[in-house]
Amino acid sequence: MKEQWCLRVPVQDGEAARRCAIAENILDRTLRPRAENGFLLIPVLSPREGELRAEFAENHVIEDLPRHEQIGGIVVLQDDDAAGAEKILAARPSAHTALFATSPVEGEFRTKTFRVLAGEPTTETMYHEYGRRMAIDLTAAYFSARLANERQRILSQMKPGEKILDMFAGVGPFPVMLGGSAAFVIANDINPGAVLLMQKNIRLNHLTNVLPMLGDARNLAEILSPLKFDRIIMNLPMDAAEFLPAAAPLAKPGTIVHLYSLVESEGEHNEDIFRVFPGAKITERVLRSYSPTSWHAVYDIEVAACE
Ligand SMILES: C[S@@+](CC[C@H](N)C(=O)[O-])C[C@H]1O[C@@H](n2cnc3c(N)ncnc32)[C@H](O)[C@@H]1O
Repeated sequence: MKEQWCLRVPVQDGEAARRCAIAENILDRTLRPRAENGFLLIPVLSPREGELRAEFAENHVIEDLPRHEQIGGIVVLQDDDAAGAEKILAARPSAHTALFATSPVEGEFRTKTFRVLAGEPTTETMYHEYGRRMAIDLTAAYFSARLANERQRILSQMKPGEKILDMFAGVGPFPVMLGGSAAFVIANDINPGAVLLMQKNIRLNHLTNVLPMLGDARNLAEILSPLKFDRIIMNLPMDAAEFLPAAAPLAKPGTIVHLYSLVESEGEHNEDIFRVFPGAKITERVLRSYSPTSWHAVYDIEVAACE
């Protein structure tokens, strides 16, 4: 048996989903899709939230590879396995480099350090997501492909002409995906390396309404007031709730705040939210499990009218 991330779609939608996975460069060609209770499980390379892990029996394994995640042309192995890295690169024509993370996500910039296990000695790559492309440097700035579906969810909720603020924008995945449908996006990050890549990604995608900013999110209200936003994205999962007071002056009745956080119990941040946004409507969704006792959640907070 081999475990892999997969898309789970009704059998009749299987071929369309498989084609999408090919277009997105995320189809895992070392495993054959398999059917289960009227659904097709299509193995994919990089986990996105909402995707599940499933077991594939020996007869579905075309080639057995060590566990890894692919971001553009880079594969990141779970284990320090140079031989396995060579094997993965041989099996994945789209990958040029295999890395092993030598640190956890750390520091204010939320970056990791890596060692090259095989292939080109680089941590830079080009990543494609739903028709957009982004330059990534895994040592210079945080990036994860896992929120790709979440970005699509937000895009599908947007109304024409929204003003959007991303307080912790990194290399700009939310601004790049949402920019085309917004009036404008202000995209802030404290890491100069992330902002440089974000500027490049804005240009790569011909966006003229995304404004990158370098700074501490704590100071945004001072700089941006009296501007008010229709949507505020807060993706700093370890500490985002701490920044709710910094977001408050930039919100108005009806603003939607998307607060991403690692939590250990349902409703963990409700008190923090109500303190800053009294009467807000909160919808909490689980994105994925993070450890046996914690998970990655998003709180959609609709700011209430003042009484
Ligand atoms: C988890 S990453 C998310 C990046 C991006 N939103 C994404 O989805 O890839 C959090 C980002 O917040 C930035 N950050 C951390 N503290 C900050 C602060 N006080 N003000 C602004 N940005 C900050 C880090 O540099 C990092 O790029």
